[in-house]
Parts: sequence; structure tokens; C-alpha cells
Amino acid sequence: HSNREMWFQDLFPPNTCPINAKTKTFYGIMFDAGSTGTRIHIYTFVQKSPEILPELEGEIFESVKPGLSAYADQPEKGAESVKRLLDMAIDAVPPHLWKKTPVVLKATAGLRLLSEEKAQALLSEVKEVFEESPFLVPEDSVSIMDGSYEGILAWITVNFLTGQLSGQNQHTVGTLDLGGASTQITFLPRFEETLKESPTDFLTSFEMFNSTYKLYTHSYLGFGLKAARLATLGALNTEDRQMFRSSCLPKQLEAEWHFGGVKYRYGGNKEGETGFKPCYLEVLKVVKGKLHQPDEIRGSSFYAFSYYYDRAADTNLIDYEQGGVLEVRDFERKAKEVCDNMERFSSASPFLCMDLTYITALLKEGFGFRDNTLLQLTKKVNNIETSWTLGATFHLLQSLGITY
Ligand SMILES: Nc1nc2c(ncn2[C@@H]2O[C@H](COP(=O)(O)OP(=O)(O)O)[C@@H](O)[C@H]2O)c(=O)[nH]1
Ligand SMILES: [Ca+2]
Repeated sequence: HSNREMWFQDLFPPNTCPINAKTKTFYGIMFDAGSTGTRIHIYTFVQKSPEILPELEGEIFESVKPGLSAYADQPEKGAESVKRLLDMAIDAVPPHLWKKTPVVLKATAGLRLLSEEKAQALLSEVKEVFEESPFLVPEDSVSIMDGSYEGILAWITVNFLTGQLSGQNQHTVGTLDLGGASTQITFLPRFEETLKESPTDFLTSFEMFNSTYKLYTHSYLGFGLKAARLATLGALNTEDRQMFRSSCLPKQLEAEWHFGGVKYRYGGNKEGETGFKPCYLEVLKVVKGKLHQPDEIRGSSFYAFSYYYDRAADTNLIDYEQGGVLEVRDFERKAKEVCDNMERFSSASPFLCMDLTYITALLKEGFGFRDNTLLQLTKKVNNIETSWTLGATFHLLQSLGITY
């Protein structure tokens, strides 16, 4: 819509070009209501002309625990946790831009797993908090996000931040996100076979920055790290409140754990086996045959974040600040080390062995990656969080006509 302003562009040297004086600065506020926490991302963008992608100037990021789903029976308290984060945006965005700055919350797997009624109560309390704020509240500003968008938008984020969405010669990278309750895999298929052999609902066309991307993506609900703990313990979908035991936990352990508003009792195999081998067999039951395995990913490398990153950092496989490159087999090696020496790691989370073993099984037996598949573990690129929230903000600004 700004093409009319372009005629004079060639007449002026770039630094005196009037269009530069028209550089747009804008903000976007995106909430990630995840299963384990709620986070606010306040983005600042500048865009110098319609031909180039908006530049991301910075991000303000803050988070609170627990997630909204933990307030299933107290929706007002859940909304209060959102309000406290939103107050940060009042300070971060200049007052004259409040009315033009959209605020949106998207909930993921935690709310997907609640009853419709409880989820809606939470969402409408949050909507009220938004309506009372000075920001722009678009239609559908508070919702549960479809799982396929979660993967696509994270893919957009990572590929935007690594510069793969601008210019020619785009070498996009696939992404792996491991949340608390669900996990996503997304990549741009290069092989005709992948397009032919994938279930149709795993393939989605998505338009962004004037390009159309046909992506392979799927969100596996119940395969996030914390949901997988419950599945391994056999505690999913059961009303039974017994003690759940596993060979992946320290022998003498007996404890309680809260997830999604439910209390679970769990412990080690007092008399029976413990260690990597029996643990791997337990975890295998959770993943084996449950996931689609596209052939073409076996040899390619992926960006991995969220709990892949956290557990790799917890065990010094990568530096907590820098991230790093790993092979799938590094997770297996670390799982063996932890599971076969649980006393040595007892000061860490009692679930460390189970988590690392699950990650190993998910990658190898779930998705079908090779032992030597490379994983680029990343938390931030150029100081911006690798989260679907950036992709979602681009999508939002585009739909509101705020970006070109
Ligand atoms: N890199 C990155 N990781 C995040 C961000 N927000 C949450 N996470 C990670 O996401 C994981 C928790 O998943 P969560 O979003 O609560 O569960 P989900 O609803 O199943 O996706 C943890 O490993 C967090 O560290 C973020 O902004 N950047
Ligand atoms: Ca998440």
C-alpha cells in the first residue's frame, strides 16, 4: 500500500531519502500460555520499506510458573498471573503506541487437555484483563492454538532469525520443540516421497512474507516431556491414585508430583530393576509405533529447543548460555551415564534419567532419527527467544495490516 511513496526513492541518496523518515516502528505483544508456564514476549520492529522484511529490534521476555492450566478451578487467579505480566508492557511500549499495539494470548497443550468448560472459563477471564488494558485487542485475541500452527510458527521464527526467509538460496532448517504436554516436528520437505507418503494432515501450506511454504508439521499431544513421565509411570488416563513405580527412578524414592492440577504419587523400584536398560524398555512402550517417521529426516540436521535444550544444559552436554551441536547418540550416552549411576545424580531432578531416556527413545524410535543425526540446540538467536511466539506475532501484524 505504500507503492505511491516509492517513485522518488531513486532520486535521493539512501540517508536523505524521505522514505527513511517514514520508517515504521511498531510493537507486538504475544503471550505463550504453555502447559508449564505463562510467558510474555514484547517485540519491537522497524520496517524501512515494504520490499524488505521488518527488522526485529528487540524483545522483552518474562515468564511465570505455573501455567494457566494449573488454575483450572480458579480462573480469576489464572488471569491475574497474566495481568502481572501485561503490566510490564505498559512500561515497555510508549503511550502513544498503546492503541496500535495488539495483544494476543495463545494457549497450547495444557489447555488442550482441560475440559472445554474449564478452558473457556480461563480464556474469558484473560480476555477481560485484555479488554481493560490500553492495548489493541483483536478479534480472537485469546484462544487455544491449533497444534499444527505451533510447529509452523516456531519454524518461521527459527528460519527468520537465522536469515533463511530472506533473499535467494533459502536453506531452511527443520525444528523440534519438546514442551511439557506436547511435542512438534516441522520441516520443509525436499523429497517428492515425503509429500506422497505423509498423512495429508501432516502437510500444510503457509504464507508468510509473500512466500508460500509447504511444510511437514505435526504436534503430538501427550508426548511432551511431562506427559511422557505420566505415560511411562502408567498414570495417564487413570482415576487410580496408587503409587506409580518405575525403573527410571532412584530405588528408594517416594514422592508426590503435581501436573495439570492433579496430584500423583511415584517412586522407584524398591526391589526390582533400575538403570538404563529396563528404563529404555519402559519408555519404549510410550513411543514405539506411535509416531510417523518420514524417511527424509534421517540424514538431515534439526534445530531443537525447549526441553531438548534444558535437559542437554542440565547435564553439561551443552553450555547453558551458548547452546551447541549434538548428535542423537549424545543423549543416549548421557542417559546411560545418569540411569546407571542414579546416586551420583540424586541432587538433580529425580526424573533426570527418565527424561533423558525418553528424549533418546523419542528421537530414535519415535521420529526415526539416526544415531549421528545432528541437533543444533538453541535457546536464543541474536538474543531473541526461539519460540513460536515470534512467528505468531508476524502473522498477527500481517493480518492487521500493521506490517506491509
Ligand atoms: N527457547 C525457549 N524455550 C521456551 C520458551 N518458553 C518456554 N520454553 C520452554 O518450553 C518448555 C516448556 O513447555 P511448555 O510451553 O510449558 O509446554 P507445552 O504447552 O507442551 O508447549 C520448557 O523447556 C521451556 O524452557 C521461550 O521463549 N524460548
Ligand atoms: Ca511450548
